[in-house]
Amino acid sequence: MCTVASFRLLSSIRTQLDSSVDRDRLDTRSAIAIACHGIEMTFQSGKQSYQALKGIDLEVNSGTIQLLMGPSGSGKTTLLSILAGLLTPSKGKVNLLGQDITAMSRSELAKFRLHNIGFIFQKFNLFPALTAAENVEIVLKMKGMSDKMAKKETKHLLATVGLGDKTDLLPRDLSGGQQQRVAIARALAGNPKLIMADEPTAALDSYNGHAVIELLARLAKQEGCTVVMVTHDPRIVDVADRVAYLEDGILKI
Ligand SMILES: Nc1ncnc2c1ncn2[C@@H]1O[C@H](COP(=O)(O)OP(=O)(O)OP(=O)(O)O)[C@@H](O)[C@H]1O
Repeated sequence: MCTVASFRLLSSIRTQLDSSVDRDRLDTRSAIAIACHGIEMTFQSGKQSYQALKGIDLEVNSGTIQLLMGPSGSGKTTLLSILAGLLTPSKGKVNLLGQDITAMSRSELAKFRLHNIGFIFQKFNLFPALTAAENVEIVLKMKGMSDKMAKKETKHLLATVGLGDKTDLLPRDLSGGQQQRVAIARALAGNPKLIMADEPTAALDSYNGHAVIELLARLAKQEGCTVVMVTHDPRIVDVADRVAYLEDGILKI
């Protein structure tokens, strides 16, 4: 939560980052799942350039839920995309699970993302022509699971998110909350260590939004996942371990 304690924690992390010797020791001792340092992002559009991130340092401990909050345009999605390896920063380094993803080739990064990161998006991003089960199975098969195992694991995952009786339905026959539950099952498929979620409740009504977040938080904790979530929803603060506030591309706390 964004408290005096979290401010102190961030200050102490910043102090530690100032010393490269301390940083090396910190990485091995304190189970930091995500670390970024000196992140800058400048978008170029013709002759115009816009600096969306202006030097972000952030560390997320393993097994915790980190929120990214702040006003529209403050750089939340840009930062999440960089932490997820979907966007290359103009400057700075991102370390996920002890690996420097900014030094990886495109194909190494794609493989790393597939095996280590589950994604949840505002608009669910399910394949419309595939059933709930097929939407989950396809990810497991991409990760190398056999057809038989993928079917079994999918059944388990959909039951876990409360959709055991909806496995054969297409996304259009599910409510928004149910579609987001399929997306959660898909994100958890294959036990990724990291979950990146971009405004996962924005398209849901208040009741379903809260239910989805509680489910995501509970499952993520159970599975020992580290979650980074962009949100405007102040109620989600209740399930978070830490909140980072961005303003004009700068981390305020
Ligand atoms: N591909 C791009 N090209 C140019 N500018 C971009 C690009 N992506 C983002 N920006 C700009 O960078 C800034 C930060 O955008 P970003 O989407 O990260 O903000 P945000 O905090 O997630 O906003 P919101 O809450 O409205 O989704 C904005 O001013 C945006 O217009």
